[in-house]
Amino acid sequence: MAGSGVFAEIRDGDGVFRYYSDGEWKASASGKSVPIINPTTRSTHFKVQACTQEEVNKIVESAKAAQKSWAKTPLWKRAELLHRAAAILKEHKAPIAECLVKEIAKPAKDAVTEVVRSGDLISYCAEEGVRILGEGKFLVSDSFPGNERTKYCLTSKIPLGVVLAIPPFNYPVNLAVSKIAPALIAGNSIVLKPPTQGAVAALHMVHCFHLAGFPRGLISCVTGKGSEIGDFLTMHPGVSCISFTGGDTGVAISKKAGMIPLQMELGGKDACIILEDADLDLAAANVVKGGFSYSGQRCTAVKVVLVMESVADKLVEKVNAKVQKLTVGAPEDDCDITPVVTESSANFIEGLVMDAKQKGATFCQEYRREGNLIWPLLLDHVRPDMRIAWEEPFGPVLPVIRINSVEEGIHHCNASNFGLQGCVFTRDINKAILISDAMETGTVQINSAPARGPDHFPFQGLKDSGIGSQGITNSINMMTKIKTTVINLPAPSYTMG
Ligand SMILES: NC(=O)C1=CN([C@@H]2O[C@H](COP(=O)(O)OP(=O)(O)OC[C@H]3O[C@@H](n4cnc5c(N)ncnc54)[C@H](OP(=O)(O)O)[C@@H]3O)[C@@H](O)[C@H]2O)C=CC1
Ligand SMILES: O=C(O)[C@H](O)COP(=O)(O)O
Repeated sequence: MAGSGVFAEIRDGDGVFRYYSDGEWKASASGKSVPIINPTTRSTHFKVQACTQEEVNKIVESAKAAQKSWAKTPLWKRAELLHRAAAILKEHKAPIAECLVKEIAKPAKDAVTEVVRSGDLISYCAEEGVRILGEGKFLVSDSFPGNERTKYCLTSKIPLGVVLAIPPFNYPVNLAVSKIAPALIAGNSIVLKPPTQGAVAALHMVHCFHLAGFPRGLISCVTGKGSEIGDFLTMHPGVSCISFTGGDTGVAISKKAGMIPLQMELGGKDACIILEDADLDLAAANVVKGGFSYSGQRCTAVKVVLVMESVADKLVEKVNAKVQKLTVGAPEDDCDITPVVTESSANFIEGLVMDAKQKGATFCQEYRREGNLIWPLLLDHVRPDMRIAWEEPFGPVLPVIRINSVEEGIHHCNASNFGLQGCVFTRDINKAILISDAMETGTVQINSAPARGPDHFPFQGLKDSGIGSQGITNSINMMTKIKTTVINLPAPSYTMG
């Protein structure tokens, strides 16, 4: 059960979850807590500490100190500790998954999958880090015009310092470890600010790192509302890098942060382009999986279907048949569609739906909502003057726009201010490649729905969808800088054959 057994020490006597600083679980001097509302019951399920700015200062100070000795810890030892944390995390998947069910209404099986996937991510990262950080470069000077071979240049990758990790509510464990593990293997320390919805799952995950025996201060976890402590954290002079995943907040952070590396994975409006020659059963299955898994609350969810008019009726019919089979209800019952994360989120989704209704979209199902629970809805005949054609609902409602040419589909996709992923369904690989090249998105999937995983694939957004690239290898590289040492020889020296 959450907060019990090996996790008992992360909770105080009043049942409020502690924050993690300098290797210890602590109550905030603020005496205040932040409630975590269960999206299903809409009542407070957990509470976390509302940390103060002074507590943030202390955490950053100890993170700076711990990083100095961690950078001198052999790579293989860093990897060993990460492997240990991964094993502990997987061993305790049940209570952590339970938190995901209660805090973010993630369906029970998906919640377990998120924890297991996170353990695998940590282990892969440890292995990848040992390989790529164990290699540097050796250059000689005479390849550049005008030089003799009098200089040997050695390059290696060194840590940045303190990495601030801010994940979103929808993958509070996986998108936290996707920042923590690369930062640590590369010799950085970590300050984690988990999303409020999902904070308790994240605290349990952090405790697995604690149990693995990482040095004091190297990893800390500060809780509180992003709107209250977020700016203080992201503008903190002790922070050397920010890895953020979330919505528009990321755009604001990138404008306020200092001259430090930023990794930003933001929103998306992933388009699914379906051509006349597509396998419509495959396309329909992916539209449903891509559009409705975790009730559409994935940055990589299919968020607009752009289907050729000539096959649109057939496609819509196939999608509707599958939508009808989706189960709707509580995450504990492992339903496909569960309540969306907050009431304000449900209200926002409803606003998009009502706008589309007023402007004449065809509702393939009746619109139905109870509390935060919204039944899956396909909206056909959506036109570009409707908000849902452009905005990201982050919920189980999916617009279909009928197109008369491939160019029209590409144009709609590229007119978006987002550019995360997209997908195209066709049996013609040549057309697929041309369309993929023309789509202004970080990734295009051919004949499958958009997805971030597997977690070692590069993952990036163009335009307002982000800065930099994620994926295990790219994150490790992003969380390092290059250090060069040049050996100057008194006379040219050439290696003889
Ligand atoms: N491209 C990608 O990889 C992904 C993108 N997303 C996007 O994220 C959004 C949904 O996630 P959501 O969690 O609601 O996103 P938010 O941007 O609202 O929040 C993300 C994180 O930022 C924190 N935060 C809030 N305000 C600040 C601030 N001023 N300074 C620093 N941190 C702050 C939040 O904390 P708190 O919860 O306490 O407010 C949370 O931890 C969608 O737009 C979605 O597309 C989601 C997942 C993946
Ligand atoms: O937050 C998200 O939506 C994730 O980055 C998506 O991950 P997935 O595509 O692997 O579900």
